[in-house]
Amino acid sequence: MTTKRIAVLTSGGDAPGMNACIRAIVVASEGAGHTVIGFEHGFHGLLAPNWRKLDSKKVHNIIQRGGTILRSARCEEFKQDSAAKNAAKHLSELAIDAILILGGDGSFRGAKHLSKFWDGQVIGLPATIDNDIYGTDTTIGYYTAIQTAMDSIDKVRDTADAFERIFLVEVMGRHAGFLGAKAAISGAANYAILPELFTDPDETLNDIHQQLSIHRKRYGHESFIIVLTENLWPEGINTLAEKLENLTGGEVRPVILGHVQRGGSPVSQDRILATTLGVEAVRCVEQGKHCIMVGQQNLEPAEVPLEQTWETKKVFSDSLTRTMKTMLNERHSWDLTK
Ligand SMILES: Nc1ncnc2c1ncn2[C@@H]1O[C@H](COP(=O)(O)OP(=O)(O)O)[C@@H](O)[C@H]1O
Ligand SMILES: O=P(O)(O)OC[C@H]1O[C@](O)(COP(=O)(O)O)[C@@H](O)[C@@H]1O
Repeated sequence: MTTKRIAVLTSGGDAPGMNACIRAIVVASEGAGHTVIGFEHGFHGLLAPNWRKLDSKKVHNIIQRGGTILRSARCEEFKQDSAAKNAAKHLSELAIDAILILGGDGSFRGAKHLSKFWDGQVIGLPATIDNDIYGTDTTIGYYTAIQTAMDSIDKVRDTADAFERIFLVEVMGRHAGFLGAKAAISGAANYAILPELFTDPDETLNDIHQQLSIHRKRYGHESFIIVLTENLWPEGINTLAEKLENLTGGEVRPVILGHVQRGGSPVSQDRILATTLGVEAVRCVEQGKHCIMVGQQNLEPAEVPLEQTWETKKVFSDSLTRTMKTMLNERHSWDLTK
């Protein structure tokens, strides 16, 4: 087997497990005699260029660390042809055979853009807390973010119970509700306002009010927790809190979890996913694969054409929708007064 020069970079929102993936790429490559070069600060690193050689000593003891040792960035400039051409020139000068790009769908668009001007192999690895990438069941970082959001909901519940308040907990996800759904299920929230289930603000308010009334009749005047995906409520979480206070006559407190959800040591599922995908990506390089994402479907590695990852919208599975409705949003339709 001919040995290759493999580049790696992390782009877009950092995700817990990116380091575990970099480690796996380096270890798998080194074992097969390949050379690994890490570019820093996402696509900016290809433009500068800003790179360093990686070997197993440099990725020792990083599996447990959040963030990314290669740093990450959003690089608006990379959308221009001139930038991608410049990156291609640098990759050719460094005699790179393949580049592995860890990031979300935006980074994959960047990867595809690069492939128009460079004839090396371009491979994406899904890493985002949002889990909004088509073609992979989960993404690196998703499980850790769920865990963080769930832990936060557990903590919020203590005050919510003590003060008999309604709490609104805003989670990340950009425009997708995967993180919100799993945080709400695992945190046993009472209601979830997610893009995939959202119809209209008035209908949602009435729905919450109805459910709250039934909940209080059954359990007394206790806590009620609502999970909300960011960027969804038309005038933001504070307006929603005010509207709910007016409607229910009770105290409502908004909590925005924010970037806390992106940090922290990756949980085991993210470390294992990241390690598996890193090894698989190196195998794909050896097989000459090009313009694909290496993801996971039904617990097996899956290769998906890069464009498909953003052209096809990832949707809730039927079972996730059923679970959300049954356990949270449609409980008011039961006769809980008996
Ligand atoms: N259409 C595009 N063409 C070229 N590069 C892109 C394109 N879309 C996104 N990128 C690059 O990918 C980076 C990360 O994308 P972004 O959507 O911010 O995060 P993520 O990859 O996590 O979804 C952008 O800052 C930009 O450098
Ligand atoms: O850190 P920034 O640039 O404010 O971006 C926030 C966004 O990044 C995320 O945390 C992660 O999104 P990406 O992985 O797609 O970059 C989103 O959930 C959130 O909307």
